[in-house]
Amino acid sequence: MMGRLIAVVGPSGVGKDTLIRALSDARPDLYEVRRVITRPTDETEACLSVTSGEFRRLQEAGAFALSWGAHGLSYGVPIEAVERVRAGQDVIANLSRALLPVAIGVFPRVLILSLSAAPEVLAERLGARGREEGAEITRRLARAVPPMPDEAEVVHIDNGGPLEVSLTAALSALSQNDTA
Ligand SMILES: Nc1ncnc2c1ncn2[C@@H]1O[C@H](COP(=O)(O)OP(=O)(O)OP(=O)(O)O)[C@@H](O)[C@H]1O
Ligand SMILES: O=P(O)(O)OC[C@H]1O[C@H](OP(=O)(O)O)[C@H](O)[C@@H]1O
Repeated sequence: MMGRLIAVVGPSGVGKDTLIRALSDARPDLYEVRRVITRPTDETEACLSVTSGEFRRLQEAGAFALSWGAHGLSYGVPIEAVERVRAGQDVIANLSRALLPVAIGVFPRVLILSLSAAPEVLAERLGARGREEGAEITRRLARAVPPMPDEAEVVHIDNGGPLEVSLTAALSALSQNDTA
């Protein structure tokens, strides 16, 4: 059977990377996508950091299943992710909400985990994380939210509380949708 793209989406600071890490620990069978990003490496995400020129060359060479721009950065999901899904593996990735309609066209099966938390919780988490400064945090919080596409299964998870609660909800969503 086909695997699935588990697309983890939601506003900046909601905890997408944190939940992905917890899910990967709980489900070692999941393949965690290593995104290619034009941002210097930092400890918040195990991405592959590249220059804008390198990103363009990879894109032109067809290295990405998905690529998009946000927050002045370029992001790519390596083509390997589609190959794994076709081979039957579930792969999990942090995606832009704006990209979901494209992702549904590229991947044969998509399950969306849509995370939310109150604006003041997001602001506090982004401040505490310390990766961006104040003006960039304000820009991230003001980002417009496109509606969820109708064509894929969407599971809403409130990550405003303890991570363990969200992890339990996400694990349950993953196993419930497994045979859909
Ligand atoms: N349930 C939670 N409770 C408390 N803190 C959390 C929770 N989930 C995530 N955090 C913290 O919030 C901060 C933001 O989390 P994370 O980097 O995973 O968010 P993100 O959605 O991937 O953000 P971005 O889109 O900006 O990359 C981190 O410092 C993380 O430790
Ligand atoms: O607001 P939307 O379009 O949903 O998300 C845009 C981008 O924001 C986050 O970027 P980062 O991980 O903070 O660099 C997401 O990973 C996504 O790539």
